[in-house]
Amino acid sequence: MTTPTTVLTVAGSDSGAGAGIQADLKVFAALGAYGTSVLTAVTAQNTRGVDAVLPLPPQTVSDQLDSVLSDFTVRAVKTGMLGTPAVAGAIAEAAAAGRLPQLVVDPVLVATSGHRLGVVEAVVRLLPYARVATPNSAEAAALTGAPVTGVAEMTAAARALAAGGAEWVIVTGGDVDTGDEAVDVLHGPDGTTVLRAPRVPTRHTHGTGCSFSAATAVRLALGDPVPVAVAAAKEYVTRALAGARDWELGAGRGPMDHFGWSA
Ligand SMILES: Nc1ncnc2c1ncn2[C@@H]1O[C@H](COP(=O)(O)OP(=O)(O)OP(=O)(O)O)[C@@H](O)[C@H]1O
Ligand SMILES: Cc1ncc(COP(=O)(O)O)c(N)n1
Repeated sequence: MTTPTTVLTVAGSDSGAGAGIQADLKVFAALGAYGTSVLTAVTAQNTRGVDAVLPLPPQTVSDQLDSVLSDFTVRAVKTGMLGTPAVAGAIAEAAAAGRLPQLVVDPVLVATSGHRLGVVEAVVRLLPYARVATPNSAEAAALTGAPVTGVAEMTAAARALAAGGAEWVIVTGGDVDTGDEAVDVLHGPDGTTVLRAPRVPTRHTHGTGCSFSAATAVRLALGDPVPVAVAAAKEYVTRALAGARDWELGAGRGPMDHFGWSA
């Protein structure tokens, strides 16, 4: 008998399917894990932006969590858009009860398009339970209250957020001007590491943060230590960005090549 490695995403729905729950499930499938999902909110969204958001009631989120966790042995969990502090509270309660193993918290606050998808107070509730938190530069700035525009500030933010709760923090630098490299800074019990990859020149960057955190969760579920998991996730995202580089899919910031169709 074989039990596929099972992971869970707790996130919002993106109707354009480049980010959110849909991206997470694609990443899980692409990397060989069985994906389960708990929806926190429904967004009307495409590559151009977010048109509407409907947060789900906290009880509906708890009910989904109970259904998944009572039937599947989940090896790792990632959270994305939480929607409201009340929903974050329901998820934090599950985390505090030890029900969310290997928790990867992607502190989704603002979509690439600029639409607000979450609030700092909600994310802060979950950070103490995170094995890994994956803020981008804007999220790291919002969470620490200090600007994050270069590698030194990314490092300071990663250290501050680790001191404030998460075991490991990787500040991702997709939007930081580091020339022809995309640079992320990881800080945790083993110290600080700078991860570098070639920057893919593309407008199809919708969902990079979601996909990075989802890939990290899969690798943790498969048994990788955190530094190995995030390095593998970065490689995956770089490949998926390169694959979709010349796609024409939507008029805005298009999705990535999650399955390596164009590799
Ligand atoms: N153009 C790019 N080329 C290579 N890697 C990139 C590029 N853009 C982002 N990345 C990488 O993607 C991962 C996610 O980081 P990013 O900072 O883009 O997250 P994000 O801003 O939360 O993403 P999004 O909000 O678009 O979902 C990081 O490893 C980052 O370095
Ligand atoms: C439902 C949902 N979750 C997360 C994001 C962030 O992704 P991005 O920053 O790439 O827009 C999003 N746009 N929609």
